[in-house]
Amino acid sequence: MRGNVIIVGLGLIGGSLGICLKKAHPEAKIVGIDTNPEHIQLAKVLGIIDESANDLTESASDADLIILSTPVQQTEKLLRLLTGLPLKENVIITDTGSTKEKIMILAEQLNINSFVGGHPMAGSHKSGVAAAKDILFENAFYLLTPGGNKEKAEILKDWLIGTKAQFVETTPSEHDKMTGIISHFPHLIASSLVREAEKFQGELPLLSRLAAGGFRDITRIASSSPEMWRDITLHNDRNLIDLLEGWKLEMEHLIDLLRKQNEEEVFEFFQSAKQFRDELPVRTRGAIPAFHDLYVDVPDYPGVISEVTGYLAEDRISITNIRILETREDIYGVLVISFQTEEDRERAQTCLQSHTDYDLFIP
Ligand SMILES: NC(=O)C1=CN([C@@H]2O[C@H](COP(=O)(O)OP(=O)(O)OC[C@H]3O[C@@H](n4cnc5c(N)ncnc54)[C@H](O)[C@@H]3O)[C@@H](O)[C@H]2O)C=CC1
Ligand SMILES: O=C(O)C(=O)Cc1ccc(O)cc1
Repeated sequence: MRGNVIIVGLGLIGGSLGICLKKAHPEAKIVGIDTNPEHIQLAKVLGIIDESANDLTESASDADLIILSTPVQQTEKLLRLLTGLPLKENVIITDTGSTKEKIMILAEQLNINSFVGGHPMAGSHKSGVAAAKDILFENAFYLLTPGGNKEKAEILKDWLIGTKAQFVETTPSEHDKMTGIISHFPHLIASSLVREAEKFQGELPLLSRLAAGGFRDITRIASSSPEMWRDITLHNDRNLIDLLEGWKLEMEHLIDLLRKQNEEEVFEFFQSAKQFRDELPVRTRGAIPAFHDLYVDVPDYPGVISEVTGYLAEDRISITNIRILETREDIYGVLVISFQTEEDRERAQTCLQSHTDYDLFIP
């Protein structure tokens, strides 16, 4: 497609969308806006934007597509700004915010009838344009709240074809309920777990070193942008308060079970959680990205890591992360190698099977 695209907010999401747009529509002009000049500079250096503009007032009138990819309370300010500006008749305005109810209500109040709400359900705890990548949204759900703008939603999907995401339409209220449960609430809990651990750091100096394994994994999302999560939780306050109230009851029930040493029900607590989790679909991306990990049971000798990574490099298989599981006390270690895609993990498995006799596991 041809046309002028403005991306406001050149961060992880705005930057990644910019790359996808350029790949699918090389003839489109991408103009970037960001309050931080360093972010604009980096987006230019990385070739994500063609030009920059100081603000929407100066640039919006030429735009065919405007993407607001800022923290959600900033997005509200930008919507207010847009109402006063001259715009093309067929312009499409969309956002990428993690909440939809307040944004959709505001767009309606402001009479912005070219607005199609959007939320790509993929991302990371990393922020900023430096972390942007074209495959971020591949196979991920991309939720749309078009309201009455069905036709504009179809054109928006064409613009966003390069994301290779799976578009799903929903209502703002259902959106905020669902993302509250599977994304926003887990973020609150992850940050709360970290804050709890921090309280004991003084009296237990070994704690942070012990926390390097599983604890680090389940609290990864607590390293996300505090500004972004402040805005999300303040927007989705009602759903989150309900969820936290329910959680309080669940925790009180758990305290009761432990006090009573109720073996059967404590087992049931873990059993039902395991069953639901094990039944969740894998291999598709969601708010919690799938990690394509391969466990390699390697002998503990010098050079074993470079041997394994060397085989992968020979076959040109990219890895995204590598670490050693330190939970075992015997002389062996387990190397955990993460890959960007399922295909890469399968190729790595075949590659290592042909070069070594190390045991390989897929978790
Ligand atoms: N990080 C993630 O994993 C995901 C984030 N989202 C949503 O997408 C939006 C953007 O998130 P990220 O890209 O992760 O954030 P980010 O922090 O990486 O980038 C945000 C960018 O917006 C700029 N900015 C802030 N206020 C601005 C304003 N008023 N005008 C112009 N630029 C402004 C910042 O300088 C920054 O460069 C948020 O609404 C977030 O809720 C949606 C899906 C996933
Ligand atoms: O890093 C993670 O696991 C995330 O949860 C990423 C994320 C953050 C915000 C969203 O609205 C959607 C996805």
